[in-house]
Amino acid sequence: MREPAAGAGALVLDRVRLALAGKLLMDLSLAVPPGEVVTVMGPSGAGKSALLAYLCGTLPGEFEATGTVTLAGRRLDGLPPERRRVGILFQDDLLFPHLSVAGNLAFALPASVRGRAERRARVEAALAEADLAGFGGRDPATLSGGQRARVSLMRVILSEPEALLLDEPFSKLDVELRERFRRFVFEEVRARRLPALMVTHDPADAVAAGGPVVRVGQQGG
Ligand SMILES: Nc1ncnc2c1ncn2[C@@H]1O[C@H](COP(=O)(O)OP(=O)(O)OP(=O)(O)O)[C@@H](O)[C@H]1O
Repeated sequence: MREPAAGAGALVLDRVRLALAGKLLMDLSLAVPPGEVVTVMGPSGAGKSALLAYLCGTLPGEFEATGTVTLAGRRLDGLPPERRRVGILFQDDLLFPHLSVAGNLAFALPASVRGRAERRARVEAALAEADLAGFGGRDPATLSGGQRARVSLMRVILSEPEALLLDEPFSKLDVELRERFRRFVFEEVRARRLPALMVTHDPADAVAAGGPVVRVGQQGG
């Protein structure tokens, strides 16, 4: 495991209010310490994915949003997505089908990682960490679901995020794979001291995460 990112710090939401067509979806304040997972649960349509989009800076213009978000003391709201250093993992792995596994991973590396050798070394280290050493040249379509999931996590990690958002990343995996992938994700979160905010419908995800659960979508969120 690598050393924690130098900027490791809490993700703090202060009165984040999301509304759609004049209807308040949620009014949320919470703090996610580095290395911990806070789980957000609530009914379908409560605005959980919209919340993650707000944190990424990709909330569609149909929504109205206010409230401050800080990450390791840096104010995020107002910054363009590429300057936020927030990584997100979705239920679909979204690997590029036209790139090899290594190509998918290399794509995520920041431009500040210079030199072919260094970029290759980072990709190789990520493959090894995901128990996929030797798989770099493979077409993603030839990997199993669990392998693809691990590549998708390493792709996010290689982008050097300072916080991780999880939007039901386990929901499409069968029970055994889900447990294994969960362990992998939560170990990475702890080892890298990333604050993580997870949206899920599955109470077992919240139990496995071990952190607090925040409920939205009830009496105004
Ligand atoms: N681009 C958009 N434009 C307008 N409305 C949207 C848009 N995206 C989502 N919505 C609406 O915003 C509300 C919140 O959606 P969101 O996907 O955040 O809910 P959710 O809590 O994540 O639901 P689920 O648990 O089903 O994934 C829903 O009413 C949805 O229909």
